[in-house]
Amino acid sequence: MDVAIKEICELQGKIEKVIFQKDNFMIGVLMQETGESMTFKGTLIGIEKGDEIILQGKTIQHPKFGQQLEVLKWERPIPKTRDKIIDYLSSSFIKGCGEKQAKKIVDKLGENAIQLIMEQGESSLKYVNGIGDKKALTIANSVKSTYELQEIVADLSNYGMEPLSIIKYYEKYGSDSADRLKRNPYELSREQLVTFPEADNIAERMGIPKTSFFRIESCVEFTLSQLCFKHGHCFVYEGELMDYTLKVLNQNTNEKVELVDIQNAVFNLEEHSIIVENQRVYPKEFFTYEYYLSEKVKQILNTKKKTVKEKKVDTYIKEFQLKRGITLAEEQKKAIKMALNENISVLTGSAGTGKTTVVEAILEIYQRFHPKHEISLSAPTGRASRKLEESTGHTAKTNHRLLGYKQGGGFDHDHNNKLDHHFYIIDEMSMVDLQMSYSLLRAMPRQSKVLLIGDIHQLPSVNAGNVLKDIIEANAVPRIQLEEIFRQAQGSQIITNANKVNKGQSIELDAAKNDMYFINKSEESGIQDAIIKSTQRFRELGHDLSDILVLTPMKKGRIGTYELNERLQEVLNPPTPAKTEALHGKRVFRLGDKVMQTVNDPDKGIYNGDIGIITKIGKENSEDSTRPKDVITINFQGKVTSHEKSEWKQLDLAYAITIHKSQGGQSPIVITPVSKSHYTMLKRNLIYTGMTRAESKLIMIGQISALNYAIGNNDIMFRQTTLTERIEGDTDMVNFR
Ligand SMILES: Nc1ncnc2c1ncn2[C@@H]1O[C@H](COP(=O)(O)OP(=O)(O)OP(=O)(O)O)[C@@H](O)[C@H]1O
Repeated sequence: MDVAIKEICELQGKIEKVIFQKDNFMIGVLMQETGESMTFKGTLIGIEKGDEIILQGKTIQHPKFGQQLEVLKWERPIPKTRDKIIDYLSSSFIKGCGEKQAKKIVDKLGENAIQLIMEQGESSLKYVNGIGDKKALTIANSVKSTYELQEIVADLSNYGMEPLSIIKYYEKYGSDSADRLKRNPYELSREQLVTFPEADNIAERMGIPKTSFFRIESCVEFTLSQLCFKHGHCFVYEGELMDYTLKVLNQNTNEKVELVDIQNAVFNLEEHSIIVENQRVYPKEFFTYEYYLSEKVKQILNTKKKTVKEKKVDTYIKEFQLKRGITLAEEQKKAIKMALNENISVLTGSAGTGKTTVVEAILEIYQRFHPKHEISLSAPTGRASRKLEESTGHTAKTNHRLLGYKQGGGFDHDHNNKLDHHFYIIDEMSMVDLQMSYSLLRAMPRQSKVLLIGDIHQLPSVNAGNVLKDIIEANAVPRIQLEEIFRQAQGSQIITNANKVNKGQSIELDAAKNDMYFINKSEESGIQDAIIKSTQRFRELGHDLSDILVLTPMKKGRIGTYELNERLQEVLNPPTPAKTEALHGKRVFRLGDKVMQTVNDPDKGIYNGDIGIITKIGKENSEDSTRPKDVITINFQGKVTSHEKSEWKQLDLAYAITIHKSQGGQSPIVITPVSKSHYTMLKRNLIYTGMTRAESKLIMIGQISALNYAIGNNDIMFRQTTLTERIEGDTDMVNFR
């Protein structure tokens, strides 16, 4: 849209209204000190309605909305009047200071309070009543960093650096940030705050030559992490890495980099951020994870075994069978004995082969041998751990919670602060990546007993590594694969067909049974309509919203999660005057919506992939602010949590979710498209994973030819890892705790 640029100007005033806000982009109205108001738009960080601010920018004439200020720079003026100082000190910007304390500070320091705090730090607050040393330090640091950061952002944004990346960098490097980034802007890429091409653009504006060794080193690191991320690899072969890096560096430039420059960069980076071993190049952290994980597995294997009496186990197994009214298969009994006798072992098997039943027996029998021992049950997702807890009756946690996930990264439990259980049972191991496996194993005491459970036919972990498969392939680790399928004995077509898919066979449907259907539709629009109709039909039949889940391989497109969620929200939870709504960007969250949490939030006790229903949208008072805040309240299967505006970006509508996200959970009714338009995703393990999420009804909609293509496509991307050979190799106990 054409807009006429008028002139650059500076305006000072108070944010009167926020019209639109997404991430750090804001459209709002500034009430100037002159009494005139002006609409503005731009990137403003940590600014809220009511804040005092100076805006610098271009006034433009928008054809529809009239005169506006396009913000180029913003600055928070140092407040000088008593009321403004109190407002500022008690705003959410300053940590540790409420309104009462803010008043006391102004009473003591007067109208120069902010200046004094900036100049003298925490000592300026020494004699303020009720503010101890610790609080004084928190307040002083908060005040200082607001203004220091403001200057650094203004300085560095001249080179095209985004304020948000500067802020994150500043959080780590503090006052040195500007100097460091002016010397080497590629640090932003090393810290993963921007991509290499973005850092390259910034460097170009700063006049840094294309042959700079900062650039070459940064590109080696970026290429390595990109290749590992894309394929789930733990390493890349040296030759491939160099060729790829050379291509990226010499794209669109006449200043050519030579192969020898890259060889030098690899040499310089070695031991710092990468490890080279037998012409394989690892990001340093991946090498570390593989190395320590394999050493820990060997250490546990080499610890003296504490076996149990076979006769007693047989008696206990008989008692378990009697109680459950089932006869365990021989392989199930072997699995029980393996887990009881071996220090570390693996139990695998496809859907419905009785893995959970074996876990129940193990729990019961182990407790009879060791009544005082602590057993830990865990799984990668909230949903998987809840399912495990429900079926075993034993407390189960997410792996993150077991380790004590700290907001901002890291765990409470590690090799210095070990966990204190005797037996660790970890389910859904196919989803657990290399880093998490390392963190779990390292936090276990040396004498631990470990049982890893999973189905290798499911999708592998999202992040690098193929730990379950690698451990199974290491001959040293005892393992049992359950083959007999029990769930089909109960007449389920879903499990029978899922296991057919797994073996590369076509599905067979019996019209007399009503748990699985395939609806033929050739076009995406027809598939979308059929998904909506099926969902509505289940609702009309009285099924709860939380019992129905649409699973799709992709996010984009007509039958991707974005569009399906919009349409499903429209028909399943349409707007009414009684339903409150919250707007986040273009997305509407409505009372009654089904939503998913997309990041781990251990403080709230909810995890990436947890699904809940919005039970309230409205304003709530909060401890750290004098103004009521907009809050969405969600019921995650009994756990009720409040989400402030800044946390809404962590929420997605969850009428439809991707098959990847659905792993580790199940739903009574699953509806899933199978379409040729998802060609790149049509793989056997994806279809199998989606099908096995359905507990009692599975509706597949699309082309049977697409389904058969997927069944025939067992071309699973090979992940380059060296965990198996490390476990099988000699133990290297040097430097290992
Ligand atoms: N030996 C057995 N005899 C009869 N029924 C069994 C036997 N073992 C398991 N089952 C039953 O088979 C069904 C599937 O078992 P279970 O849930 O233990 O399998 P699973 O491998 O954990 O499945 P999934 O991976 O799909 O959750 C359950 O209803 C269980 O009670």
